[in-house]
Amino acid sequence: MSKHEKEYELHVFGAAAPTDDNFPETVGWIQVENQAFHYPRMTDEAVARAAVRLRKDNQVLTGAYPVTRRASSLPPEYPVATFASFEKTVNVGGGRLVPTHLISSVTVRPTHRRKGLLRRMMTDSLTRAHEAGMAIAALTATEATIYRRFGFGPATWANNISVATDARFRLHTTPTGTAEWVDARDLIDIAPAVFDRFHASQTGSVGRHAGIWGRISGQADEAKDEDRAIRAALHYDTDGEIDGYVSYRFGGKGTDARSVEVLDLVAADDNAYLGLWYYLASIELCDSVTWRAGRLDDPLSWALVDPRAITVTAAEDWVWLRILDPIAALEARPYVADGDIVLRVTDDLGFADGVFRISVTDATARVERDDSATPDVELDAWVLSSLYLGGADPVVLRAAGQLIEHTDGAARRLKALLASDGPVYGITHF
Ligand SMILES: CC(=O)SCCNC(=O)CCNC(=O)[C@H](O)C(C)(C)COP(=O)(O)OP(=O)(O)OC[C@H]1O[C@@H](n2cnc3c(N)ncnc32)[C@H](O)[C@@H]1OP(=O)(O)O
Repeated sequence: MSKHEKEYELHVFGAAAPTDDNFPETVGWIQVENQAFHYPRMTDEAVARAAVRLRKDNQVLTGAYPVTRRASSLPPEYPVATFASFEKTVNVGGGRLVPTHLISSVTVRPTHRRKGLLRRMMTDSLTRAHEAGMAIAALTATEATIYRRFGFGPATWANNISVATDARFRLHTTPTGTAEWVDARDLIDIAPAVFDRFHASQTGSVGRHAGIWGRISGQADEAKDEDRAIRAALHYDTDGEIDGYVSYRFGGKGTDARSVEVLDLVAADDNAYLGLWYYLASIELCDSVTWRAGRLDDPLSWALVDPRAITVTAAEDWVWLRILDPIAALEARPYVADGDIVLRVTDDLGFADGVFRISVTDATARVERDDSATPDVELDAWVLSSLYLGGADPVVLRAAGQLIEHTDGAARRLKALLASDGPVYGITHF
C-alpha cells in the first residue's frame, strides 16, 4: 500500500447524462481529463458532447478525490486523477475478435503526481477486468516508459510517412474500381461499416470508440469546433460497393508545403488500399501526402515503381497489450505451425504468473498451467504480451536480454509457434 493511499478516495462510475442528478461528477471528470491533455477549457456544449460519447461506449470512469481539499481550488467534484476503461475487440488473427479491456484517459494532476494514483487506478481496473474474465487489456501510450511495469508490451507499430505524389508517384499496375468525392460529414454514417470490414480482416486491429467518427468527419467535439477543412473521398469496387474511404486536410494553403495530411484511411481490402493512394496521388496542387498510421509492411512500397517516393519520418509504438489470462488469450488466437513449448511467465501483478505448456495441433492451441514443468523459455508478462499477436520476434527479445532461453533454440521455436497469419497492424488510437 502506498503511504499516500489514505489521502485519496477512488470513485468508479458511468458517465451521466446532463439531466441526471450526478452530472456534475461527470463534468468534473471530463474537464480535468481535458486540461491534463492540454486542451482549452470546454464549453458546456462540448462537455455534453463528450458525455454522450463516453456513454455510447459504456465507458467506466474512475476519478480520484482528495480526502482533504485545498480551499479555493477546483470544485470537489473535479477529481485530481482520471482513468477510463471500456470494452472493444482485438483481431488476434484469422478474423478472430477477442473482447478486450481498453484503457484510456489516464491523467494525474501535476500537483498530485508520483503518489501512486496511476498504480492504484490501474491495479484496480485490471483486477476488475481479470475478475470479469477478460483475457487481454490494451492501451495506446503518450510515453513509452510508463506501462511495462504494469505488464503492457508494445504489440503493433506504425510509421509516420510522407509520400511524394508528384511525377515520382507511379504504380506498377493500376488498382481496379474508382474513387469519388463525398461530403466529409457523411463519413459519420459511412465509415463505421467500412472500418468493420477492415477490422475483421486485419490482425492487430482494435475496435474503435465513438469519438473517432466525429473527429475524422470534421464534427465539433470536446477539443475543437467543426473542422470544415476536412475533405473525404470514397473508393468503390467494380460492383459499385464502397470498399474504402480517406479523410484528409490540405495543409499547404498559404504556405509552400502543398501537402495533404491523411486523418484516416480505411480499406476493406488490398485493392481498395492502393486505390485510395492512387486517388491521393491524383490530387492537384499538392506534391506530398503525410499519414501518421502507415504500415511497417506497406504494400504501397512494393506497388510503387519508385519505392523511395515513401519517406518514413518517424516510427511509433501503437497498441500496447496486456495478457490477463494466458490460457484464454493463447487459446483464442490461431496458429500457422504445430509445435509445443513451455513458458515460465513472471508477473508482478500476478495475473499471468506461472508455467504454461502450449501444444499446437491443427492450428489450435491447448494451453495448460503446470508449475512443476521445466520451462524452455522465461519471460515477463509484458514480453509475452508483445509477442502475443506475432508482431514482435522472440529471437530479438532474447538478444535484448528480455527473454531467457533455458533450452537451446527455444526462442526460434517460440517464433515459429507464435508467427502470425500476416502483417500485424492497426489504425485505432484511443
Ligand atoms: C493510456 C493513456 O491514457 S496514456 C496517457 C498517460 N497520461 C499522460 O501522459 C498525462 C500526463 N501524465 C500524468 O498524468 C501522470 O504523470 C501519469 C498518469 C503518467 C503518472 O501518474 P502518477 O500518479 O504520477 O504515477 P504513479 O505515482 O502511480 O507511478 C506509478 C509508477 O510509474 C512511474 N511513472 C509514472 N509516470 C511515469 C512516466 N511519465 N515515465 C516513467 N515512469 C513513470 C512511477 O515512477 C512509478 O514507478 P514504480 O511504482 O515502479 O516505482
